[in-house]
Amino acid sequence: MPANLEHIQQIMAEADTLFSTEEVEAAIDRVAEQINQKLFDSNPVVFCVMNGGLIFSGKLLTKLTFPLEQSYLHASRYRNETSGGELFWKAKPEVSFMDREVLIIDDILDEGHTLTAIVDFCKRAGASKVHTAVLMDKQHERKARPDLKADFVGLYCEDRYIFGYGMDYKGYWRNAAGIYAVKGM
Ligand SMILES: O=P(O)(O)OC[C@H]1O[C@H](OP(=O)(O)OP(=O)(O)O)[C@H](O)[C@@H]1O
Ligand SMILES: Nc1nc2[nH]cnc2c(=O)[nH]1
Repeated sequence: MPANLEHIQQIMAEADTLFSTEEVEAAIDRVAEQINQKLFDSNPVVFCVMNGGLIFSGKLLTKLTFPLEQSYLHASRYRNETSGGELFWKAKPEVSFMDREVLIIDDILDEGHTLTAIVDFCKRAGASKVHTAVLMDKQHERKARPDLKADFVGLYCEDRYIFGYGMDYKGYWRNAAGIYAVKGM
């Protein structure tokens, strides 16, 4: 086995489980219920933020019971690293935002620079309202703004580097069916 994959296997073997599959699925159900109540008559465009938002978006979308359009965008400031840098657009949205309500779905609100930049972009592009949903909100004092919050939050986690349910460790383990924290990080 290549040395890199041994390291990736070791990360999983030594990781701490923060939330089980059942706990994450229950959180997704709760978020879906809240979104169904709030956005049922808003005809929104729902954007998955790739790559991390893929699994949360996919699971959440099947539980939304009202008409919506779905698309994706790809902005990253981590690029498979474990600490963030400048925001880099890999794919800008193709759907028109003009006078539309928008729901942005991402995996994690950490410092919040990514979500803030995406929300600003949507507003500048003419969205009438921008809603945000994240699976995880990481608890610490380093938010891009002190009052920064997503409108819909699945679970709150401690200030550690986490992976699973779309979130990666060096590009791996987005497929892990639970939320895990890297040992020592
Ligand atoms: O709140 P922040 O500190 O800005 O971090 C959160 C962002 O970081 C991750 O994306 P990443 O740039 O790693 O890209 P990925 O989705 O392809 O993993 C995650 O998916 C969020 O979009
Ligand atoms: N996978 C992953 N991506 C992140 N982006 C910002 N914080 C995190 C984190 O804890 N895990």
